[in-house]
Amino acid sequence: MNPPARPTVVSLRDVGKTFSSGTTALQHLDLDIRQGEILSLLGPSGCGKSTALRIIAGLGEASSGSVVWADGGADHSRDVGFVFQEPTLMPWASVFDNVWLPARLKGVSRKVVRDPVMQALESVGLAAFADAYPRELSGGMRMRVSIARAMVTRPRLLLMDEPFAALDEITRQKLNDDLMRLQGELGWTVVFVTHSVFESVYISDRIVVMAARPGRAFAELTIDAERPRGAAFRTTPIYVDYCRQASAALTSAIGKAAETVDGH
Ligand SMILES: Nc1ncnc2c1ncn2[C@@H]1O[C@H](COP(=O)(O)OP(=O)(O)OP(=O)(O)O)[C@@H](O)[C@H]1O
Repeated sequence: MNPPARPTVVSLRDVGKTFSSGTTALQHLDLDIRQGEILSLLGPSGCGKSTALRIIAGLGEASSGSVVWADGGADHSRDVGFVFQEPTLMPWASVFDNVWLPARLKGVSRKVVRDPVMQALESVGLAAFADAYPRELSGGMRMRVSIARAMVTRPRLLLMDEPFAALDEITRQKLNDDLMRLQGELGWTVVFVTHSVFESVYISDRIVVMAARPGRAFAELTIDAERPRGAAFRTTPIYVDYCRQASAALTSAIGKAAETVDGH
């Protein structure tokens, strides 16, 4: 028997986005984000993945269509955590103060936030570095600080825009494992943007492959593999087969975009 479908947190319905420059980044994008899942948006450069994340986060507005939150609310920007490709830490502030920032912007004092900040740093393995400065940390550690900062307000939805793309492969794999562990422990809902077929298959419950010009959902793949997943999963036939499927969908998506541009 199939497990019951997860409830939807937020849906994009027929979303389009045309910038004032005239570039149409998204057209007819439909997307459901379900509670407690890791959903990857996989696609070629320029297919509108970041634009879609920004619209979900309320950082940008759709030109057409709608963003529908399951509880009927309109402004959910406060419920959303955002992790960017660059850790974007303040160099002059300690790790603690960097993680405190989103709560501070909401008027939460240092004293009140102490426990949640330290818990978040504990979760990402950096409690001992609370007083360190970003320049004293490796790239992977800085990204962990950025994840702790997104966690500290306990968002309902965590949006991650190619968060590990600039890291070396070993660090990236380690952070993939950390992300899956935290998501399992804390029940996060995550939308994860990536260019990497391997990364998307490794971490995701579902992958939406996007095509460019205009950006839209081209194919969807459910990764029906048990959790927790670890390094051994990467050597299983099921992993290899899902990678093959995702790669084929990506190749078709890129081919479709080229056809659209050529006008065929
Ligand atoms: N503020 C903007 N003004 C004008 N055009 C924009 C703006 N932001 C993005 N675009 C264009 O919209 C399209 C989609 O961009 P977006 O950054 O969403 O793609 P992406 O899939 O995230 O790309 P990448 O994987 O390279 O980050 C691109 O053609 C881009 O040049």
